[in-house]
Amino acid sequence: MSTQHKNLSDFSGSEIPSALAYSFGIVVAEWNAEITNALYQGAYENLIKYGATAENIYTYQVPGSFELTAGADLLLKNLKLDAVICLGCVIQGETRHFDFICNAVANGVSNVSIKYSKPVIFGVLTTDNHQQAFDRAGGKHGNKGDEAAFTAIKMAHLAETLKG
Ligand SMILES: Nc1c(NC[C@H](O)[C@H](O)[C@H](O)CO)[nH]c(=O)[nH]c1=O
Ligand SMILES: CC(=O)[C@@H](O)COP(=O)(O)O
Repeated sequence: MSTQHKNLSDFSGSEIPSALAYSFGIVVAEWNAEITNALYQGAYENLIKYGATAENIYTYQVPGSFELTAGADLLLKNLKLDAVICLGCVIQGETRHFDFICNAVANGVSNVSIKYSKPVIFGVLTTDNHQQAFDRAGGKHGNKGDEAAFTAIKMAHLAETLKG
């Protein structure tokens, strides 16, 4: 497996700009809260580490990953933000419900990003089981929340650069 024993959150080879000038929204799904809280900690701590201020980080919870799309839309509609991070954890159950949620939220957050011309980051774990989720929320494969923060900062910087 290509990801076996690999820290997927290793951005040491990539330069992360300062986040001081940017405002971020974070939408966190309550489903699998032990996982999503760990994703949130990773995202929040890295936004701060790279210069974002607490007053420029706006955090809201939604019931499940399916509602992340609506949450991101509401934040961009009502707040002046440079990027929105969506955090969730969808774990396969007995039925195809998993597939519908994952596809809906992936397509949904992408559509919101295009709608507002703002970066909306897909920080959603879509795993076969809880262990895979734990491994990607601060475990052996890193923290998807860290990755989401780095991506949000880099995309906000890109948008600022191109705006001139
Ligand atoms: N099974 C998981 C869900 N299910 C709930 C949906 O996201 C949604 O809230 C519901 O269908 C009502 O619209 N959500 C997750 O985030 N993770 C899951 O594993
Ligand atoms: C991904 C889900 O919604 C899942 O938890 C639902 O489980 P099931 O497919 O067994 O109903």
